[in-house]
Amino acid sequence: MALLAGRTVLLRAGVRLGAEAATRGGNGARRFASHRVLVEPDAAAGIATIKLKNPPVNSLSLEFLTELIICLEKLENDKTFRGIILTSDCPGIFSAGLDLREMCGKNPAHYAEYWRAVQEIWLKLYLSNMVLVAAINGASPAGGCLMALTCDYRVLADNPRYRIGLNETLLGIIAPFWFKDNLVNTIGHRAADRALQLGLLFPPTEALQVGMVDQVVPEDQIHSTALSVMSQWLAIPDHARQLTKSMMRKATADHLIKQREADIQNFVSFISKDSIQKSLQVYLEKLKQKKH
Ligand SMILES: CCCCC/C=C\CCC/C=C/CC(=O)SCCNC(=O)CCNC(=O)[C@H](O)C(C)(C)COP(=O)(O)OP(=O)(O)OC[C@H]1O[C@@H](n2cnc3c(N)ncnc32)[C@H](O)[C@@H]1OP(=O)(O)O
Repeated sequence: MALLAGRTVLLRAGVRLGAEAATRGGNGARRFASHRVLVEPDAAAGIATIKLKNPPVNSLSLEFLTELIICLEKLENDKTFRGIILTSDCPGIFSAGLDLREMCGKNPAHYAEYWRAVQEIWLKLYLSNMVLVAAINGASPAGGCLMALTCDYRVLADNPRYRIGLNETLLGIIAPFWFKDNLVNTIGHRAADRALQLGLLFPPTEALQVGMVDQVVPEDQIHSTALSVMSQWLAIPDHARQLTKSMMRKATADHLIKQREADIQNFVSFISKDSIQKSLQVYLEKLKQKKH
């Protein structure tokens, strides 16, 4: 069972906690991995590296999100860890964002369940007491970008194919207000206005310029850079940093928390529209045909 959205829910079939591997790492720390979320603990440093592993593109399916939420809850409650490095195990892709198949051809109850999980992962990451560093080692559109935006610091590997941004309008959908709030808090109102309306996906140099990421480094230096950034952040006393983080983020998170149910209803009615379903299906079809 896992605590999701303030209620205890049974994990869906296929997301069994029993399917986890729990072993001890070399430094004695408990290493745990679910099917799709690999955790590499460094207990001595107080850092856990989370590697997203939902091939081929780390799309955020309901099962994947549920595993990630459970993993974050465990780390948050384990005093061994003060920092998380969030990265990908899928070559060339950080995350393709929300899984379009969860938003196409399903029923309203499914859409509601899915959206609650999307809200939950955002709240967990955005309000985490730990230091979160995103080591973005691949393309990071839409929900992938959002996950990175929740982090305290973003390092992007220098590869022109690794574009990052909230491209929802290109799919004929709209970034919800809390995606927008997170982006505005990161790059400012004017840049967010332009980026959101045009659905811009920024290559590394532009992402750095606009402030979407904090650093661009050669691909082989991404993990070492994330580690060195982490040690800088961990040098700050936890209580002072955590209270400051909360002061900076609480209003944005509360905006969603207060309207959570209404936001779910909005999503369900929006995504259920025939015209939106059609746009998403066309987009998915284009993705599939790209290869042929
Ligand atoms: C007014 C009230 C409003 C209320 C709220 C309303 C609206 C809702 C807002 C919802 C928000 C959504 C945010 C999102 O995250 S939507 C998802 C957006 N994601 C994308 O646009 C990325 C699409 N993917 C790509 O661009 C590329 O796949 C790539 C990530 C750059 C990787 O490229 P490549 O390595 O070439 O891989 P392929 O393109 O060949 O893909 C392989 C495989 O994976 C499938 N796939 C890709 N992305 C997704 C996805 N997001 N979901 C599901 N499946 C995906 C792709 O179709 C291929 O499948 P096949 O192997 O079966 O062909």
